[in-house]
Amino acid sequence: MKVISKSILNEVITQRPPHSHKGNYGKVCLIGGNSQYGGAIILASQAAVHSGAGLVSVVTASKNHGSLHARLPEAMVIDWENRNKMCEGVNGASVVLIGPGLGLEEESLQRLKLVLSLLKQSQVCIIDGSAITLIAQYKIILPPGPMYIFTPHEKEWERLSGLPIGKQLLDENRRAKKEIDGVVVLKKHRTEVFFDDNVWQNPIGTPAMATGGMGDTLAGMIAGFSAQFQPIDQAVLAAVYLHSYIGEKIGENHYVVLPTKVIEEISLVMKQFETESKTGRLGT
Ligand SMILES: NC(=O)C1=CN([C@@H]2O[C@H](COP(=O)(O)OP(=O)(O)OC[C@H]3O[C@@H](n4cnc5c(N)ncnc54)[C@H](O)[C@@H]3O)[C@@H](O)[C@H]2O)[C@@H](O)CC1
Ligand SMILES: Nc1ncnc2c1ncn2[C@@H]1O[C@H](COP(=O)(O)OP(=O)(O)O)[C@@H](O)[C@H]1O
Ligand SMILES: [Mg+2]
Repeated sequence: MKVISKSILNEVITQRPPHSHKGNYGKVCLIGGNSQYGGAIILASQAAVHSGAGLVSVVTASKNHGSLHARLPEAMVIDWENRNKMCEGVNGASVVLIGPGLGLEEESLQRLKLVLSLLKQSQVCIIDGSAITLIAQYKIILPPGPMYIFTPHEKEWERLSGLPIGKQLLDENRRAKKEIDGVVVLKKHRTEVFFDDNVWQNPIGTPAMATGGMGDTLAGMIAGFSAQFQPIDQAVLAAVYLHSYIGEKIGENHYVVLPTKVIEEISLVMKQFETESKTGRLGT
């Protein structure tokens, strides 16, 4: 297993070319936040915006629209009862994130199925929280084409892989990952990222980060990074590392690290690692 090092941040976070615009930094569509878990999708959306996604749309329960706009006026909001608008939001995105606070109701399942049916080969789809649990529970087969990134914690990985938490050893996890078409970010004290050919361990992070909403924040950061930076594998590793790096820094003088505090620091810390662009590449 390889270990992620700090240099991943310099490698991935490059200066923005002067003649660029929001369309060059990706369109992220986030789907989640039922009436119980509005906070989850707000945190994920904030994390995506603060990590630099060019345009962010949020498909969520109408109940969350006021609070989302109050916290994050940068985001566009779509009512998930409006099927046409929801389809437009997903179709127009380069990166789709589904799951934070999606819930496990029948409507949640139908929304997940609809989103999966709309995905295109060019899109990256991050699958987090309730979406992982639903896929495991209903044995949903993902349509081939898009690049999938799963972000389970150990309990969600147990549901998805069938491996009880005590049996989640490296070789067993590797075998289970082979059954899955996509990257697996297995979140825990020392998060492991499984690609087709190799596994990376995140060597940092602190139990002060064990607070509800911390994974929603990571999912939003992975979305923001995947929207802007290539190759996607590197972007995922950088997002995972940065999330814990910021958490550790805050944890040096806080007993508990709040997700909202991590979000506040993202852009500031990205600036510290920004390097000159080697390729001058621009997305569309
Ligand atoms: N503010 C909000 O609205 C929040 C909403 N959330 C949403 O709530 C839904 C349910 O997710 P939950 O994760 O709470 O519930 P789950 O039922 O999926 O899993 C939570 C349980 O898993 C166990 N567990 C074992 N190993 C773990 C590990 N390494 N990391 C985390 N948990 C571990 C814990 O005991 C925990 O009680 C998701 O859609 C999620 O996005 C949560 O993110 C919490 C915050
Ligand atoms: N003890 C710990 N050490 C390091 N990181 C932790 C620790 N506990 C939790 N985290 C991190 O916090 C996040 C928790 O994710 P998750 O359980 O999905 O949160 P939520 O769903 O509440 O947003 C993961 O990124 C995980 O690595
Ligand atoms: Mg979670």
